[in-house]
Amino acid sequence: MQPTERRQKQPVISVENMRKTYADGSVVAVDDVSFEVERGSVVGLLGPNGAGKTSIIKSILGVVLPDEGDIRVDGVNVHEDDDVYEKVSAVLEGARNVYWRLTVRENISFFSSLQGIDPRNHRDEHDELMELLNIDHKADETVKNLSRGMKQKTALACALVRQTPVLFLDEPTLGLDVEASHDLRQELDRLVTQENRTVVLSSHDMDVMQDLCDRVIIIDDGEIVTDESVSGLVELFRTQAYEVVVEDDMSTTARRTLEREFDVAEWRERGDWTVCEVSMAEGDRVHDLMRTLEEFDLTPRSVSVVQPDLEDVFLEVTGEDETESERGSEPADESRTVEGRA
Ligand SMILES: Nc1ncnc2c1ncn2[C@@H]1O[C@H](COP(=O)(O)OP(=O)(O)OP(=O)(O)O)[C@@H](O)[C@H]1O
Repeated sequence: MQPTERRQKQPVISVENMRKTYADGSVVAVDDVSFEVERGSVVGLLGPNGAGKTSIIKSILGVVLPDEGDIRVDGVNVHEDDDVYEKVSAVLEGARNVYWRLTVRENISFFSSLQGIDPRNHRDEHDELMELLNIDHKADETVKNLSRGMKQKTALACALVRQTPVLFLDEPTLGLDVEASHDLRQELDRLVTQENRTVVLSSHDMDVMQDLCDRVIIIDDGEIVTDESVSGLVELFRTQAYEVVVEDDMSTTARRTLEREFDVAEWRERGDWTVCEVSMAEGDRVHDLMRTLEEFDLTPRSVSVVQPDLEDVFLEVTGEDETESERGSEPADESRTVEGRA
């Protein structure tokens, strides 16, 4: 089932006028942010480094206290009611939410027992979960001895076993191989469509975001700059970009004329061909483009529409290169505390 086909229901998360500052108010991390997340949906939080995503997620998890605002999960005020722990589970980047000195199975049993469940009665389900994530052969291994991907899978298993209505996942596919990443996506889709659970994702992997999310909230500089369905976003930013391939090398005069008369986004060489990417709001300007090429005796080999994807939208909205952003955020520092991340 496509994310857009999922049923939209009443909000399970509600954030109203949230503001979060640090350093005695001199750093405004989140500025008057409001949004709701419908039950049974997958919502992505996207933004460049330092945009405020972690501050928002940590506030919803009840880990940090915002300066202002009202945050509710499943009707519970996260800063006034301890029950929030039963409402939300989170997978933290770097598997910081599991106990590295316990084995995989011990971790799963522990997190399952937090829900008031006797893990001894659910051994089969735990086995199935480990099988699903392909960590069953490591069930009795201490987490600290596992590879990064295996640690990540253990963290996921511990979050999934808690069966909370809301699941936060920070970079859930980081360190997973292609097959495990595919299985995880399927499992998340099942949780949402069949169990009506709600997933909030934060990831720099645009494919994962586009594939899984019903809706994406893009944060920049502590504010929401876009809050739209993925399909709506891509449609909204359909810039009518055309890729024109010309067989010959183009003269400087021809290039300059095109650049003057059209919005040329990019020039590329492809073998002996010149590829020009042009953005235009009105499709009928394509004829003007053809005429200009004719004036320079240039015959286009092909003209095709470039379909925008979520990454294009992100770049357009924030002016950021998310892949650069990702490189900049790589912590490589296992010592950061849970409080230091969402
Ligand atoms: N404990 C803190 N003390 C001071 N400033 C902080 C603290 N935590 C975050 N900030 C600042 O608040 C702003 C938002 O940070 P936040 O971690 O929420 O952003 P982010 O979008 O999650 O970034 P990233 O993608 O890099 O994790 C940044 O300017 C950051 O430097």
